[in-house]
Amino acid sequence: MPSLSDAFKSVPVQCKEPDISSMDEVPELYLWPQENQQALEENIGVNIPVIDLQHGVTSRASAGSVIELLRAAYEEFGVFQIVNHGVSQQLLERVENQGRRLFSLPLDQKIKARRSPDGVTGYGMARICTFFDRLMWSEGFTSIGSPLEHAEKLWPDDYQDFCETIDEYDHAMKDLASKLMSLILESLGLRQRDYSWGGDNCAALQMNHYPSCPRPAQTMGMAEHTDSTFLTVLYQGSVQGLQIKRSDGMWTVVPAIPNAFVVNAGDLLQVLSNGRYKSVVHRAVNSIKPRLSFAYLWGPPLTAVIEPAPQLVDSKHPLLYRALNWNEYLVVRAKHFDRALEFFRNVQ
Ligand SMILES: O=C(O)CCC(=O)C(=O)O
Ligand SMILES: [Fe+2]
Repeated sequence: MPSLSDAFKSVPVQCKEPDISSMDEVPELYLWPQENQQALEENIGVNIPVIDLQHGVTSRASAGSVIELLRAAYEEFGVFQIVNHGVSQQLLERVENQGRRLFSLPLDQKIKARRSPDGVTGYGMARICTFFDRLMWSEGFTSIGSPLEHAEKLWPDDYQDFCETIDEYDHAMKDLASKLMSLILESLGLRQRDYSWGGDNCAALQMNHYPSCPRPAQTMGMAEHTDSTFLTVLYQGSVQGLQIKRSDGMWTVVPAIPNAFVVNAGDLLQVLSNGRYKSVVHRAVNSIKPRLSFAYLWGPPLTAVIEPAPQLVDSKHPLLYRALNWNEYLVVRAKHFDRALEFFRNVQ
């Protein structure tokens, strides 16, 4: 049975670890062309929906309105935010503190837990860095399940707090992601029982740090991309930075709401929904303030067959994709990045 870590073995990536936390000047390689920094004034009046999950998840009585809001949000934007999701503020604060603790270590220490070129977990620059000729003003740490293997290298005598917090968060995210998936399936008129896949769903936790940047308007925190998941549950704390690209090509800010999560539709949801919910193109920009974000990247068991739901295919909605599994999708994606879905287009 392949694991999430195996999917990237075929396309090794060597990104130079950034040493940007201590820089007062922005080196040339971190300066992005100006067309990337399109002004955002045009966004005013565009509101990414915020859904209150309190009743939606726990009581059938009010689920209808949550489902309708969710459907409208995914049809228009491919993203929504949730509040009253059941994850405690205290846990979010603990995760943020551990994130701060990790990224404030000296680079020499952080690279002891560096991601190997053919690996997924550990410390380093976002894997997508190889697809761009400029460097991103950010650093990251990825874990799949327990982060113990890396935490022991970061803090040989003091890794327990980190591991306990990340384990707890991982469990909370796992529960939340599967509840969200149930709501998404319902919003598409699909039955939950057809999508249990008889195995554990796979997921990774991606912690991102965007250090304070002296020239935020000329740099890029994380370049535009879609997530290769079913859905991504993102906590962006109190510093704004996430933007989504709308279907008209304009960038829109996703406001930082205290204790809210952003829920992105990913590439696999685009496949399963036969293109009805498009995976959202997004990026993160820098600011003078340091910023942390935590992306829980959630998908199916790696070898489960994912295909457009037959109920969503008819003469007006022809079959857009052939069947695939997450493992083969990740392999193609690691090589072809934003063109990966094209390789799975259904050809009549
Ligand atoms: O930091 C953010 O807001 C976005 C992070 C992200 O898109 C990712 O980790 O995939
Ligand atoms: Fe992302």
